[in-house]
Amino acid sequence: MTLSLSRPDLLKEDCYLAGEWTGSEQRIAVTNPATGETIANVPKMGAPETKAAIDAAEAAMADWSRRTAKDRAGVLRKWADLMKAHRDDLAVIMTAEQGKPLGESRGEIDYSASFLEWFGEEGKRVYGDIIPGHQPDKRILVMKQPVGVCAAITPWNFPSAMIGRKVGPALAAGCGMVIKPATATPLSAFAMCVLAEEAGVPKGLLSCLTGGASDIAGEMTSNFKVRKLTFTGSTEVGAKLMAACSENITKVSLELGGNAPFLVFDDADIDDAVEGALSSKFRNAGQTCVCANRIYVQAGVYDQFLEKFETAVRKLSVGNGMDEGTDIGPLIDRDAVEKVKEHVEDAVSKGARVVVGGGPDDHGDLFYTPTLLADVPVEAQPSTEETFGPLAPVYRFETVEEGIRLANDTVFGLAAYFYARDYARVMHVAESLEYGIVGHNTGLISTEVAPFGGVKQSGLGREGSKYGIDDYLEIKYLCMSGVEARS
Ligand SMILES: NC(=O)C1=CN([C@@H]2O[C@H](COP(=O)(O)OP(=O)(O)OC[C@H]3O[C@@H](n4cnc5c(N)ncnc54)[C@H](OP(=O)(O)O)[C@@H]3O)[C@@H](O)[C@H]2O)C=CC1
Ligand SMILES: O=C(O)CCCC(=O)O
Repeated sequence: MTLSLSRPDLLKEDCYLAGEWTGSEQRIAVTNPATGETIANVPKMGAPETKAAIDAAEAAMADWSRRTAKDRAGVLRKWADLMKAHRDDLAVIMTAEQGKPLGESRGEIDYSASFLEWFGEEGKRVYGDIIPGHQPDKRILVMKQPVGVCAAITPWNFPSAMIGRKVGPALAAGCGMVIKPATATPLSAFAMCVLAEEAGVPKGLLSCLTGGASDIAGEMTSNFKVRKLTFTGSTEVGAKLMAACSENITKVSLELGGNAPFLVFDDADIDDAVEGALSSKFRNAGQTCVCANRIYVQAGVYDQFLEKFETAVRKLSVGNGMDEGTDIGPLIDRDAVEKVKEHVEDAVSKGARVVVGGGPDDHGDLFYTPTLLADVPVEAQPSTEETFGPLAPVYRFETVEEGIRLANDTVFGLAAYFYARDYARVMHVAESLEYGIVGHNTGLISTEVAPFGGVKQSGLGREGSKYGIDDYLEIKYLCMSGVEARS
């Protein structure tokens, strides 16, 4: 399959290893989920190449970490600018391998670039402290230093932004990084590396390797030179990586599964709530960890919300993400389609009513019709498990306390949303939700300026914002003795 690109060299089929584009005999096909066509064949690398990349990152860090923060920020800014300048090509590559509509891909490129720019600037504000000494001749100086070589394992649902969000703070802090992108979507990652090189990221500081997940991750977690692992993906894999990192006490940041509740209270503006539910639920065909997974509507506005939401869901257009006007592209693979089917069947078998959709879509094997289920019972599967697809299950609840209890009744705690206008209720609900991210009267909460991350089994650490660089820094204190008393 040929993609129409102004810069065809952005489509790479080799890995970026220690500053060189490197292939391998064994290859893995990358396919377009909308059509099944092969777009590229990428290398199958493993532990030896990962080790080489880690060594190169360590070597390159020696100089990079000594450069001024302003200097590093200049490189990150140039990289961000290049991404924006090549937004259209990068978006075509992303839609081809991931399936999301082109408009969403363009938005993701800007989102990804925003982390490079933001963290370049944050790097300039990595301040220390001077603490009054505990004895008259002592002073305590606190300094922050790069944590060391970092490793990143990223998912297929945001092939570029999850890299920007991790590599931005790592490089800004003075670290080097080795990335393993999802096997389904490595081409966006490679394209970012082409532009990183052009922006002046030194050879070796950054590598990006495709291949066997456990081989690459095995080296990342067992190599003592790696001092930090950052992962976005399923809770199951995150737990395994955390266990593996315990060997070397390697620091971990984990951004894992969610099961976001979306609450609509009696005092909500229903038109706003419908708009919010639509954008939160159906972004990337429902394949984000912050997508509304369970929609709870209070009895007094239930019928009104459902009627308006039905009208909105019916208008969603399914198709190839490359086509203008597409709202919902394909799902990533067969398993993803099966999971949506299973959740729909389970809910319906327990008494839910199909209002819109309810089955596969005829655009192709990996398409599923946007589906709205009403009167979903709490025993249904989406109550406890992330669907990761275009299924909107609507539940009814009676009291505010019941709504909060249902929302918190999960092992996950990434994002939650609620619509209400009463001031006292707003604060009460916001404070009661056990989530790292809460959207009030909005279904869109993603921005580089806010701390993104979850509680409970949704993960550890925060990405983005002024807090996001902390995970890439170590704190050291210097205890100075023999300081003369002031005269
Ligand atoms: N928090 C989030 O943003 C995401 C959540 N999910 C959730 O996870 C479910 C499953 O999606 P899936 O793609 O399988 O997610 P995974 O957690 O399997 O994949 C995420 C990343 O982890 C890698 N990986 C997979 N297995 C291992 C392993 N044993 N050791 C180290 N790395 C590994 C993958 O590599 P490779 O691609 O080579 O397998 C990929 O780079 C989704 O339905 C969704 O519920 C999924 C993606 C993102
Ligand atoms: O884990 C995800 O699904 C990616 C985060 C999306 C976002 O930042 O909005």
